[in-house]
Amino acid sequence: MARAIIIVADSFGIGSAPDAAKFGDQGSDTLGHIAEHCAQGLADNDQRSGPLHIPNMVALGLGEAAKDATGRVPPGLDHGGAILGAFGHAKELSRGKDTPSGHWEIAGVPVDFDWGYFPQTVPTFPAELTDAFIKQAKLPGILGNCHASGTNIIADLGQEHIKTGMPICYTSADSVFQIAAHEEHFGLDRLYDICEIAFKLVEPYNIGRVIARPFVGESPADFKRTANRRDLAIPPHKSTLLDLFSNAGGKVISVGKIADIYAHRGIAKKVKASGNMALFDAMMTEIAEAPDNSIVFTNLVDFDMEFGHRRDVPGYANALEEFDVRIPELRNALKPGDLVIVTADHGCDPTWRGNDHTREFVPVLAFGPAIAPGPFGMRETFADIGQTVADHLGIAPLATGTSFLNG
Ligand SMILES: O=P(O)(O)O[C@H]1O[C@H](CO)[C@@H](O)[C@H]1O
Ligand SMILES: [Mn+2]
Ligand SMILES: [Mn+2]
Repeated sequence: MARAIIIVADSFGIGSAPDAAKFGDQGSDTLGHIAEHCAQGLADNDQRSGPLHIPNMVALGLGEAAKDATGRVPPGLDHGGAILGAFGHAKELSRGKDTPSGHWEIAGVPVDFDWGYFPQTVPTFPAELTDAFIKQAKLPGILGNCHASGTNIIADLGQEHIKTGMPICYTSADSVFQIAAHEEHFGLDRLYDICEIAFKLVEPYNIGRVIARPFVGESPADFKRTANRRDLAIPPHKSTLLDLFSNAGGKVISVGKIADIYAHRGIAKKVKASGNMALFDAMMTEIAEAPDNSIVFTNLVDFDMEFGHRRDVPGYANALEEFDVRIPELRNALKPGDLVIVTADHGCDPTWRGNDHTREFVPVLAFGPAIAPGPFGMRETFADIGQTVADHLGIAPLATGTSFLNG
């Protein structure tokens, strides 16, 4: 009787990784800087105030894991009592600090090649790519064609997009080609169709994802992205935990954008919802129903998309507090053979320069009725998470990673 519940708090780093300087991220610390701002009264908004209050994650060992990663417990995250979880911190082997690299590595497949990236120039996309896209998608042209924050660029170009029918195409430090278009004026299905066209066209450039970013609203003040985001991702280059587990007869249930990130491979059921708390609700429903020999795999994207990239410290702190308060409910729902792992795929320090991800250690908090608490130290790769899950579920070991539950 065994099940695994993996929760990726997207972008929840706990201190800059040893190779962070290569990314210009030395000193970044998503959790530590949020906790510092909160302790100094610099992270108050209409939803929260004061020191960061995440006692349940702290009781699972989060403060200690952060101390092992950075040398100090983040302000306010000391824990007096007994630690209830097994905890550690993990380094990323993959060359990039993007979402697919982090997730694939968690599932035992580090990314040992370089993704393609578009340059920090305007235009950013090669002319042959843009020309072919405009022609094949029958467009009057494209807007953007630069590196941008997705919310800023719709505020800047949304009205011109509505007027001209030209979609807004942009990229970031990730290996992405993103297309923002209005759900009604341009049409959601049409946006999905042109994303399919773009996905084929970016393949020679080794781009990991094309992302549809639909939005609604009529003016910069009320343009809002909707939950109909869709990611088209290239499939993992090797078999992941999800492939191997499902081939061995297990059932993988995806909550949120997990299925998209693994190009829908090795996944039996997909559930979507909008917002961290709705995703948490959906996850709880799946946990209640998931059979023995299953994985419920959830990505909580708001941490990254709504707060990390937006450099919104109080928003991120509030999201952490909202998540934390639900951990007892999750613990109460567990069955005897359940293993829960809370982790992240990269950092996105909301106090850092720019608006991209940060190269950080991720927390690994493991708990469940039969999981012995205590530290398991620094892990060389996120793949130790997948290997631990494989071990827990009794399938053959993955090619990469060392289980942290059995020495
Ligand atoms: O600014 P937005 O559109 O949210 O973009 C963010 O989301 C994309 C995928 O994670 C990345 O390109 C990142 O920069
Ligand atoms: Mn991510
Ligand atoms: Mn991101």
